[in-house]
Amino acid sequence: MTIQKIAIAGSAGRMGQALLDAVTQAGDMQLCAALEQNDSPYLDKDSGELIGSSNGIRITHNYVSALVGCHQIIDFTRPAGTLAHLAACREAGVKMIVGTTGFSTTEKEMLKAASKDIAIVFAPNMSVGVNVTFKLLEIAAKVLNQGYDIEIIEAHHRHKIDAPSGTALRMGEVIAEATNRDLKKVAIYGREGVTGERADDTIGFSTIRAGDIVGEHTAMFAGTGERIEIVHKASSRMTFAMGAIRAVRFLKDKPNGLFDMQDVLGLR
Ligand SMILES: NC(=O)C1=CN([C@@H]2O[C@H](COP(=O)(O)OP(=O)(O)OC[C@H]3O[C@@H](n4cnc5c(N)ncnc54)[C@H](OP(=O)(O)O)[C@@H]3O)[C@@H](O)[C@H]2O)C=CC1
Ligand SMILES: O=C(O)C1=N[C@H](C(=O)O)C[C@H](O)C1
Repeated sequence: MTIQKIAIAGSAGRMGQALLDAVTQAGDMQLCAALEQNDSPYLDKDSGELIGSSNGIRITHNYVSALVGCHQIIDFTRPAGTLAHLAACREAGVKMIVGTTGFSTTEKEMLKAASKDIAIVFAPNMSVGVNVTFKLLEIAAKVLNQGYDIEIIEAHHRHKIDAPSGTALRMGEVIAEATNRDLKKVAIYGREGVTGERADDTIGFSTIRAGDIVGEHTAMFAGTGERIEIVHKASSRMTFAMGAIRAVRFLKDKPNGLFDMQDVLGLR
């Protein structure tokens, strides 16, 4: 068994701490580096202290040197951070698990371009449940293509900075593809004032930001006389972290290429 040496970016963040826990518990992985920004109050602290017991890996902002000797990085940070790490990983041949959301189309293209040289799993939601939900949506959307109004509602904690969530947007993409619609043309991101009646093919998005909600997503198909709702509720960030651990195992033998959690879970 080759032990996978793992770097964690944004290691002091909400997901970073769940990932520290998950990597520490994985028998086939070893923490190799814990990264933070250069103004982080956590720099030089033992990363293990964030999860209750020291591990000897000090938090650093020098990702270029820290990545030497790592096989993979798990990155749940911000687009600017992930793209900086991407360039270094491409140079050093380090594989990437990217959970960060909020990328522009151009930025996503940069991930795709780098995947010619390194293997990358990029997914807006790494929980098994959400990825099964994507499959359910595909089936529902194909059957409920006409006569049903489609709305996506998501709720997250008050600290989340991007909206709609990456998961909600992916839900929209899955539904649009299954119903032969172009999401760019049919998406409605919130409504206000005299909006007029709902246009048939639109897909509406609603966003809630409140308290400590981990992540909740509902896709609603509302017809005449009935309504179907497909709902996923995350109650712990460990569900995302455990998905990232599965992604590490999936990437172990991949030399390059861009994958998502549908690939990792064999749902493609
Ligand atoms: N794919 C999935 O399954 C999931 C994805 N996410 C996504 O993961 C990302 C992180 O979420 P969360 O952990 O809640 O956020 P946090 O703000 O708690 O953590 C982000 C971490 O990244 C650091 N960071 C921010 N900017 C940079 C940068 N430019 N370079 C390096 N590090 C940086 C932060 O440092 P500092 O605090 O100093 O700014 C912090 O430590 C979000 O995009 C979120 O949507 C979240 C959960 C699941
Ligand atoms: O920021 C979060 O917390 C989450 N972000 C992801 C998203 O934008 O979809 C996934 C999850 O819902 C938690």
